[in-house]
Parts: sequence; C-alpha cells; structure tokens
Amino acid sequence: MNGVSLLGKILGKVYTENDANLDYIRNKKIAILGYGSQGRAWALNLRDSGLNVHVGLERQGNSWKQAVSDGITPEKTEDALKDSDIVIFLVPDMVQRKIYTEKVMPVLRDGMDLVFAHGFNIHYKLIVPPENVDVYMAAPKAPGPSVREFFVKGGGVPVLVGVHQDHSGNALNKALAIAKGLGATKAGVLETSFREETETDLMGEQLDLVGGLTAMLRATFQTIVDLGYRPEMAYFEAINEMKLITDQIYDKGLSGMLRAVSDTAKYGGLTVGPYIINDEVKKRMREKAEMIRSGKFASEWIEEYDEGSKHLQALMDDLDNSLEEQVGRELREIVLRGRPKN
Ligand SMILES: NC(=O)c1ccc[n+]([C@@H]2O[C@H](COP(=O)([O-])OP(=O)(O)OC[C@H]3O[C@@H](n4cnc5c(N)ncnc54)[C@H](O)[C@@H]3O)[C@@H](O)[C@H]2O)c1
Ligand SMILES: CC(C)(O)[C@@H](O)C(=O)O
Ligand SMILES: [Mg+2]
Ligand SMILES: [Mg+2]
Repeated sequence: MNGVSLLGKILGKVYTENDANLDYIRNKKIAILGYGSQGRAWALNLRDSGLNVHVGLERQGNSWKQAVSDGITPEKTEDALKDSDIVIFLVPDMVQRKIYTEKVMPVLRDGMDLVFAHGFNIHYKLIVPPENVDVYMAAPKAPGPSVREFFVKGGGVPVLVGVHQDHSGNALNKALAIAKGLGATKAGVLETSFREETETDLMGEQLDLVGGLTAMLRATFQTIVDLGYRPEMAYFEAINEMKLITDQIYDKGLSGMLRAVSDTAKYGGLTVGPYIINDEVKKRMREKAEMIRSGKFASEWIEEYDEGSKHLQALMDDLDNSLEEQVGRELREIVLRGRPKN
C-alpha cells in the first residue's frame, strides 16, 4: 500500500472548530504559572480568545518585565492561584513539582483543573494529584513562539489533548476548549494519552528534532572544516540551509522536498543518507527510546537538575564557544538582512 491509498485511513478523530466550545472554560479563573516560551503564547492567545487569564510568577524577573510589556499584569503565584478554577503549569518540567507541592496543593479545591503542556510530571509520577480534580493536557506540537505567531496570523499550531483524570466528566471538553483558545482547532487537534505524548515527545526531541539534528549539523560542519574548507562555506552548507529544506518538508512532505532539490541532490541524498543513519545508529536510537520508556532518562534528568544542571550548562557553554556558533553569529547578520519581511 502506498501513502495515497491510505489517505484518510490513518488518523483517528481530528477535532476542529465545531468540536470545541470555549463556554466550558469561559467564566473560569485561569491561572497560568510561568511566562516563558509556552507561558507567554498561552497567556496572550487565551486572553485574546476572551478568557479570564491570570499570570502567576515567583519573582519580578525577565518574565515579569516581558508580561508587563505585553500588556499583562502578572501576579505573585499565590495571588494568581487564589480562587482559581484552572491551573496551567508552564514553568519548566523540573520546576513543576516544587510549585505544585508548595503553592498549588495548599489551595487545591474539589473540582479544580490541573493542566499541562507536556505529560512529564504526571506520567513519571512527580506530581500525583488527588482524585477530586480534573487532570488534562493540551500539548502544542510547536515551540512557544510559533504558538503565538500562528495565532496572531489567524491560524494555530496542532495540539494534542489528553485526559489523565476526569472527575467532572468534562475534562476532554475543557482540554478541547483550551486547544481552541490557543488557535489549534483552526489546524486540528488529536487525542492522546499522557504516556504516549510524554514518551513520543521525548523521543522526537532527543533522537531528531533537538538532539539528532544538532549533532548531525555539527558533525557535517566539522567534517567540511576538517577537510580544509572555510568555516563560512561549511556553515552555509551544513547548518544555515537546513531551515529552507525543512520548510519544504513542512509544506510538502519528504518526497515533496526531494522533488524541490536537484536530481543530483536526490540521488546523493537517498543513497548516502541511509549509509550514515545505518542500522547501528538505529540500534542506538532504540536504546535511547527504551530509556525513555523505562523512566531511566527521567531519573537521569531529575538527578542532573537536582545537582544544579552543571553538565547541561557545560554542554551549552561548549556549543556557544564552538567555531560553528561563532561563524553563525556573524553570518546570520547577512542572512537575516535578506529575509523577506512579513
Ligand atoms: N518550549 C516549548 O516550545 C514547549 C513545547 C511544548 C511543550 N512545552 C512544555 O511547556 C512547559 C513549559 O516549558 P517552557 O519551555 O515554556 O518553559 P520556559 O523555560 O520557557 O519558561 C519558564 C518560565 O518559568 C519560570 N521559571 C523558570 N525557572 C523557575 C523556577 N525555578 N521557579 C519558578 N519559575 C521558574 C520562568 O521565569 C518563565 O516564566 C513544559 O512542560 C514543557 O515541556 C514546551
Ligand atoms: C519544542 C519541542 C522540542 O517540541 C518541545 O517538546 C520542547 O520540549 O520544547
Ligand atoms: Mg518536549
Ligand atoms: Mg515537542
């Protein structure tokens, strides 16, 4: 069977505009905890969708200033949580348990909702809510800035919804309402479980989107430079053009991208790609996917975070100081000058 003959038979239910009703959450006090990548997008999109949004922050730092400059009046976490009906966790995954234990638990009431953008804390049992609350998720399949950008332009990014606990009997309807408020029903909303979302999200970002991609771009850059070519040539080829190639994939799929490049690139790409990403590499991918499934990755990350994220910081410092990032900082000035303005 090819992709075309399967069309329309693979996806489960896709929820769109008429499947979701904002009334389920319209008159509720929504406390958004965190104003970072997702927090900013959620607060602004839900506010612009006419919902009663309060932003709760722990301190008056950069997020606070950003919120104020966006026309939001942030509050101390305790004030945002006071009498709230829906609590949305948009602080980093590793911070959620502390905020839950110290700030949310003391004010949890029968019938409140706990909402997540990623299932990590619930799936790995860092947060174990009582039975008398709804626990659901709306997980954008996009970085926070895109969640806002798509909404502002009249669209929305796809979102996955999932229900962990349905005390009210309406958890799915409320998750769909949140997704609609974010703009996601303009695209489509798919249903998942906390387990499936958590594990596949981690697999995607480690094996390819964030981990595999960064390592592959750097390895290609380093290979070209090691052969004596100039770093700026290597940066253009190995790193900068990736966006334009993935734009093609985004719009037209893998085969559409292949049809947009030359036959030479097509032949070289389709023969050399699987030689590089060979069975040995796939075996290593599987090994890391199994660590996600067993919870070993979660334990490793929690331990690293609890010890001050020193290893993570060292890896970021190494990247920031690399030749590819140095040349990239200079080249982006040229590249971004030529980017069309919307
Ligand atoms: N970043 C994304 O694009 C993305 C995509 C999908 C899902 N998610 C999920 O969304 C949730 C939020 O992630 P994010 O990347 O938007 O977070 P972020 O790191 O961008 O946001 C951090 C926010 O939390 C606050 N914060 C940071 N450390 C804190 C601490 N120790 N105590 C209290 N507040 C603190 C910051 O001031 C900021 O307001 C996570 O569950 C994440 O997995 C993120
Ligand atoms: C944007 C991503 C990588 O898809 C998200 O999952 C995250 O954790 O930031
Ligand atoms: Mg993620
Ligand atoms: Mg993701």
